[in-house]
Amino acid sequence: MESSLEFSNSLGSVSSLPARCRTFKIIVIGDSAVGKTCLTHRLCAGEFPRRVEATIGVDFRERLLDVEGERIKLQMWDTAGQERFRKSMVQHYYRNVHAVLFVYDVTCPASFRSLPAWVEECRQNSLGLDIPRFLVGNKSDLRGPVRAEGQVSREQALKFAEAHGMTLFETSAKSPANSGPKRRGAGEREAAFQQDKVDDIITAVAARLKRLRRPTAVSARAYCDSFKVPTKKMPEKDLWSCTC
Ligand SMILES: Nc1nc2c(ncn2[C@@H]2O[C@H](COP(=O)(O)OP(=O)(O)OP(=O)(O)O)[C@@H](O)[C@H]2O)c(=O)[nH]1
Repeated sequence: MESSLEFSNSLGSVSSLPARCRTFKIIVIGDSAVGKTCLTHRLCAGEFPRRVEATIGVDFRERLLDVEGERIKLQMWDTAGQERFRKSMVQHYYRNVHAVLFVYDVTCPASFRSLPAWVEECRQNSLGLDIPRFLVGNKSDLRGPVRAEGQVSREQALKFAEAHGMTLFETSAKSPANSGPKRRGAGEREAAFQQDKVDDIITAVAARLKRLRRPTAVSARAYCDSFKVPTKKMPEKDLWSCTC
């Protein structure tokens, strides 16, 4: 008899998939308030959450995709950026990782300067350099000529990405799906930046993971059995904000 697995995450109840569906675990890391929760929500649920609170510990969301005829499941682990909410969890979420999304805020250079520390944390938790890494500069909707100073330029980010073998995306978890630069009217704020679509990230991650030959028969039950995922949130007022 085929067993049915159900567990809860921040998007509610998720039913199990047949065993042949490969599941990939992707961790999303970066400073607090760079938009990891909003981004994972947007990547998995297709929308910007109306209300967000600082993540405590770790939360996860999932997205099912068909990639060239294969059904794969991306399980995105949204980790807390604040040290006090993550330290006891670190070793758990670095287990069985298939890809990493490093997130910074393009309007917050401090969050970009923290990236080496996140890379180092990966190293300390034995994440091999063969694990695909993606660099995501979020909040590109806030980028503009007026505030060009004190922002992280695409050139800086590209340099970092190249040095660390990462694929770079600059995007906005907030801007609507169809708000690419080409669709902006003359009266609207002109895009002074190159913005990648949020879905481009999912497509790139999925395509890269699909090519992995390693068997990845990791089920959600395996994660839940070894580690109870806390979904508690803290009030929005306690969110850290960028101090740059
Ligand atoms: N303008 C804009 N705001 C965003 C974007 N993404 C997130 N935000 C805002 O940034 C704030 C922090 O977002 P979160 O997703 O909670 O950040 P986080 O990195 O998960 O924070 P921690 O849980 O503390 O690690 C919230 O007020 C969001 O509404 C974006 O693309 N554009």
